[in-house]
Amino acid sequence: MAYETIIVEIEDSVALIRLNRPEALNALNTALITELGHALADADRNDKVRCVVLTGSEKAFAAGADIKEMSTKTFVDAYEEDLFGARVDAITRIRKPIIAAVGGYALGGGCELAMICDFIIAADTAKFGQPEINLGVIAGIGGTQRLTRFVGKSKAMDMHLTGRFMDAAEAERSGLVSRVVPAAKLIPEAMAAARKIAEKSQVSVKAAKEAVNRAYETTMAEGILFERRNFQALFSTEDQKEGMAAFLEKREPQFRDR
Ligand SMILES: CC(C)=CC(=O)SCCNC(=O)CCNC(=O)[C@H](O)C(C)(C)COP(=O)(O)OP(=O)(O)OC[C@H]1O[C@@H](n2cnc3c(N)ncnc32)[C@H](O)[C@@H]1OP(=O)(O)O
Repeated sequence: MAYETIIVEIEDSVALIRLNRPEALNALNTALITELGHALADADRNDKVRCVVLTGSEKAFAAGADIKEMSTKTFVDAYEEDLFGARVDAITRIRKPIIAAVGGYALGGGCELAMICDFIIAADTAKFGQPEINLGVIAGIGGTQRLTRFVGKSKAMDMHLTGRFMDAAEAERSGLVSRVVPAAKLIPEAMAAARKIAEKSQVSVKAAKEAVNRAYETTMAEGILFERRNFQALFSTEDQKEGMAAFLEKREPQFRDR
């Protein structure tokens, strides 16, 4: 499918999706959010895709929701169109892993979009922030909830109340990103991580994603039970037999996603 605000390339079982509104630092307008939703849903359905990398430009992953588009909306407009509701919720239901490769600004909705992904690899140029407070609003794509779970209450409050930016080193120290790499290596590193995930049994990849996400939604006891049942269920797969046999026979596993 041809898109206007994103570019999709599929290589080695990985879909690389680039946000592509350079004139507005990839600000998330309706067209971009809609097209991103379609592209992710397509990737989720496409048997040739086993992992997704989502990225922006060198200057900006995304500088937030589109302020121009939002500026004249009333409460009724926002409510009636369910601003950043269903379209964003659909992204959280993608079952294949999504890695955010963040270079430059990831602000407001941009930071929130990165946090919706399964993990974040940051360039050393990355700057994260929730500056909505400067616009007389607050985060609206889950930032108050997700950032707090990533970095704890004190730092999340600091970010949301002062609107200050966090650099890549602070983001790594705080647990917001999984690793920081030189800007020139951002896409190669993210693609290598994605290819590594693509080699695994997709049944266990999906089960792992679901179980880790469950940690955010439930009690420890329920989460442990969810993990245990899914761990036990994976013994019904051919890939469990193959993975363990390959280890014992000192060879690489040949997973068939069965
Ligand atoms: C999700 C919810 C509920 C809310 C949000 O996300 S609200 C948005 C939060 N984000 C921000 O407040 C950041 C806004 N942008 C900036 O502060 C700056 O653009 C910057 C610090 C990221 C970069 O500054 P710089 O001087 O390098 O570049 P600009 O000249 O300011 O930007 C270039 C070009 O992009 C347009 N732009 C940037 N961000 C947005 C945005 N969020 N929405 C719409 N347009 C944006 C900016 O207006 C400029 O366009 P023009 O050349 O046409 O002026």
